[in-house]
Amino acid sequence: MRPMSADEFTDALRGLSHRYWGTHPFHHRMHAGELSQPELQVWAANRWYYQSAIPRKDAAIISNCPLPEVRRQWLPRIVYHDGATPGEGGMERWLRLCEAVGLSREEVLDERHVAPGARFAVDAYVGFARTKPWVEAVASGLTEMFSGHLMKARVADMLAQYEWISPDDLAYFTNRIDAVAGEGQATLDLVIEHSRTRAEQDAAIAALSFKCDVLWSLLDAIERAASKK
Ligand SMILES: O=C(O)c1cc(C(=O)O)c2c(n1)C(=O)C(=O)c1cc(C(=O)O)[nH]c1-2
Repeated sequence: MRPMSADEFTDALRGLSHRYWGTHPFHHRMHAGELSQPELQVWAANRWYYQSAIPRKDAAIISNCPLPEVRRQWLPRIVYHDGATPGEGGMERWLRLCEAVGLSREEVLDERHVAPGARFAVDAYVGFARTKPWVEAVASGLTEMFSGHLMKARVADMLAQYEWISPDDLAYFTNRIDAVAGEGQATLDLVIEHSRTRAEQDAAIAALSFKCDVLWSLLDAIERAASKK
């Protein structure tokens, strides 16, 4: 089969947006202000496990990629999450969000609240990046194309709905919104450039579909754990 044009390929990738976790019932409840503080704690502690896996996922992509220009482009993502020095970076901002919802650092870092399904989903994402061709692992991160809109809505809705949450508590998201605006397009360009055959393009679409399943399953596990609170 002939390869898709860049526009057709982009449309096929963007066409998966309906599978994105933005439409998950747990996110609907979060944005509508319907979650209790214990339910938000379950969400924050389990998403911590996702946040903490992202740099390991990105390191796996780098370790599988033979192209210096791609490795150079990808490296800042690890520093973004880990921070250039202790006490900085995305993971630190996520921990502050955890504290804002009433969790201690200790109970987040020892992962006592991480649900089995959440661990399974996140570990599958890291395993995918370790074992698949690097361009497919990069393509799996294209959920970020869909995340900017969702995170903007999350900040506005959470501030409107939960009066005990302050703008500072949501610094993780406000910072991330700016980061994904640039990263999303750069990632898409990279995937288009390095997926030339129809088989490679189809593999990239399948990778993004897989990632939608990872995020959906993560939130299913969170929803189930939260329902016991
Ligand atoms: O809050 C969200 O809805 C959301 C979604 C996603 C995503 O779509 O994968 C990421 C993030 N946040 C995020 O904060 C983040 O650092 C991140 C990294 C990645 C990735 O696959 O490399 N996705 C996401």
